[in-house]
Amino acid sequence: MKLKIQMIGTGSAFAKHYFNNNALLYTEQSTLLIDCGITAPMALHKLGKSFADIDGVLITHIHADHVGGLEEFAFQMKFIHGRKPKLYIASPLVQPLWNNTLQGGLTQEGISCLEDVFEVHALEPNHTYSLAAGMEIQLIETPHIAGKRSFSLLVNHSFFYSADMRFQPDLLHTLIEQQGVTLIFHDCQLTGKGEVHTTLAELLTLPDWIQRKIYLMHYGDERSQYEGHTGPMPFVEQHEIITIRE
Ligand SMILES: O=c1ccn([C@@H]2O[C@H](COP(=O)(O)O)[C@@H](O)[C@H]2O)c(=O)[nH]1
Ligand SMILES: [Zn+2]
Ligand SMILES: [Zn+2]
Repeated sequence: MKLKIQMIGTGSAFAKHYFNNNALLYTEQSTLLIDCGITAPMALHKLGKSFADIDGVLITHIHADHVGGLEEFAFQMKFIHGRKPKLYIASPLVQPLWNNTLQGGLTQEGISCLEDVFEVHALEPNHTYSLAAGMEIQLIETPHIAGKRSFSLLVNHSFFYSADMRFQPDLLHTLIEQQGVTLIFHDCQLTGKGEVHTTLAELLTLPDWIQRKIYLMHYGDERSQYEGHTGPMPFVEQHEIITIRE
């Protein structure tokens, strides 16, 4: 079963040249949106797509560049397209997503909880779930910001999507050497210290054979200054479709 990924945006939280770091994961029969940030509705529009093309959304953590488009997604699906999309989210984030983020905008007659607009699937970390034929996903809790729970993704036991993660070299070694990961999409902070994200400088300390498996995402507007300075790690381009499995 074929599996492909297309970033609808590759930018950092404050990037203005790039949309938020959100992705579409495609099998032949299903389309999963990975995170739905503030810019997701416009990013999909620029791709000629609408929320109606999406079967479900998976949320990695609660920051606006990852969940800020969910209100529009929910309203469009309920009132324009007339169906509930699947919402996959780590079980500890279900209540915070409603209570702290979506409740204010979505609450009205007929909508009083997440389940009124989404088919909610609470995922336990470290368990592998089949979200569609040919699409198996495991959430791995990884450090991002103190007090902010965040989850990376292991897809089909071979593709690692860091989401927003501080540098975890031991995890990267384990994923590749013991779990058979062959491709990594990694967030990459180009300037400053890696207090919240992994920096380019940190990724460049990895052995060359690991760097060769990494594509860079979640980067800032200063990207052009770093062309040719990322070792063997290419920047993922917005809208580029990359095959994970033929
Ligand atoms: O402790 C913190 C918290 C937040 N920031 C900044 O906010 C953004 C959050 O968005 P991400 O999606 O996690 O990027 C982050 O980039 C920081 O710029 C922070 O610096 N420290
Ligand atoms: Zn982010
Ligand atoms: Zn974040």
